Amino acid sequence: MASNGTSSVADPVLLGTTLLDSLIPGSRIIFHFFTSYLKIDINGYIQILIGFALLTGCIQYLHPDIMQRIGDLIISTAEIRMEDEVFAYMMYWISRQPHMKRTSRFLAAIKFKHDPWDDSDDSDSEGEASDDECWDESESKLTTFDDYWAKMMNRDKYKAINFTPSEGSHYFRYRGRLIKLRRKQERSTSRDLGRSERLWLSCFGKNPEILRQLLLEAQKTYIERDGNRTLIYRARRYYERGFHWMRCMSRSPRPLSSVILEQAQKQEFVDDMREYLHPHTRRWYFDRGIPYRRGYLLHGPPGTGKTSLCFAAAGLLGLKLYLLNLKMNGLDEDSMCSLFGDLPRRCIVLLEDIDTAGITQTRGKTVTPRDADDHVVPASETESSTENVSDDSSRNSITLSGLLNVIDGVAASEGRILVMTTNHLDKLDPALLRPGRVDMSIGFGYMSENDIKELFASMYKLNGSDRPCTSNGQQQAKGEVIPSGELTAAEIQGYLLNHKDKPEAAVAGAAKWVEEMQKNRKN
Ligand SMILES: Nc1ncnc2c1ncn2[C@@H]1O[C@H](COP(=O)(O)OP(=O)(O)OP(=O)(O)O)[C@@H](O)[C@H]1O
Repeated sequence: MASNGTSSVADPVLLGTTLLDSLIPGSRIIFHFFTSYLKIDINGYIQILIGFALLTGCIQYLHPDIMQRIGDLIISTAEIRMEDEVFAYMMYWISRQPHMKRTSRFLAAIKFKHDPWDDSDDSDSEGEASDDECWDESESKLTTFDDYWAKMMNRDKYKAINFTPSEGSHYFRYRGRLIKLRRKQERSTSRDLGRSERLWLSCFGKNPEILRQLLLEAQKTYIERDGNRTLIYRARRYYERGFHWMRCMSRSPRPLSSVILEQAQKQEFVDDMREYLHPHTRRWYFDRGIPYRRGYLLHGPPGTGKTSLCFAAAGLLGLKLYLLNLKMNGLDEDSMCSLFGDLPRRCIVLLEDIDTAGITQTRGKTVTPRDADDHVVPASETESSTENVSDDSSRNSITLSGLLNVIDGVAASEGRILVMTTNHLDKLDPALLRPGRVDMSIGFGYMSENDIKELFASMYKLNGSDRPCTSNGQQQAKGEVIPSGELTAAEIQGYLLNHKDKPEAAVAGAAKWVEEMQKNRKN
């Protein structure tokens, strides 16, 4: 049949391609390309293609999620949310993969300490010399400070850059399998809530084993680089998904010996934690139906070593440290409950300066509701009874009753160690201090003569030099010049820092410094 040009609509081939083009946009051009340039006749397939397109269209119309279900049958996907630590594992792992160097679309951003996937020191960056490496005493030309400083300043000009896959889809091979990584930012309407992100990892096949292997490898890589460092987490508000724990830094463990406190007290504190963490103790608690928790209160003037002791204990026991600021904007009892519920089985939670959190006043007439077993009943179940809270906590969204609920509540994770610190023991409500909430209290005070000597010895031994910096006689002198029971460790440390390599000068100037301190105190 030859076309006479009178009625192109009547041409079944043209009709077919037009219809196909409306169902699958662009198909007409492809059809034209095949017939005109490649001289392949695909007229016979048009009806089949139209039928297929119509069928797919109908299925999608009748069951909009059917394509998703078909996709689920042949594709496995893992979803990873930013507020979860797995996000950090994945971002850290992917940013160190060779295929990241070949990807054409990536996000290049200055490395920030708060990047959850990379809180290592700047000097840990690939190919960069560490601060210590820049100071090489064996090389004669690097022995002066000016040389060292020039090198450091030059290095610091080039801020470390993190390369991570940009938003959208990326493909790479892992153990011979094709993996798709999709990254998407979720933008909040509120500025305060910050940004949030999600990742999806997909592979062909219903078996997601390869994704699990990849995620486990990412986790291993991430955890192994921490070594024995103390990991510190902080509560942070995430977009519209409330508060979550966010890893904020890792630090070399602080030696317990560097915290000046009566040896017996330090030992008792650490031994008590060890005893609590022992599996027998755990069983003992469970057998008797006692909630498996332990609480400590460290009290004393500012700068006497409360936080330092907590850090040292976390380092010694290899526990992660979770810091929670009770004055955080938007933090309420519910979010605290959920934060405590998200704690790992073994960790230390540090609530610092609880006296300043607006929960210091007594509960007045308020009676904390309890069940028959003397457990605090969650506030949600007792709204009417907690309405008349008479403390000044109305200024703060965390009330004393709320805090007690969280500490004892059913949601509070078993196995955690709670450490609270305060500068004003006298301001705390006795309810907060009762056994079960606070099982051991340690008082910190001003430095005694022996403490001063110990701090002095510790400072001049720990300053990176192995040579003994001073004689016993000088230590003796140091202990006697500074009056016992008047100054905090932080104050004395501050003074000694001004004479880091000169213990003799520190001793010589101590009397004058003490005099100034005493004068300042009187004013
Ligand atoms: N007992 C101590 N032994 C060794 N160093 C100490 C001691 N007390 C304080 N310091 C030093 O003083 C600084 C502040 O110490 P730290 O934060 O532990 O005090 P704090 O009691 O927790 O203070 P605050 O009540 O203000 O939180 C740190 O640099 C720490 O090294």
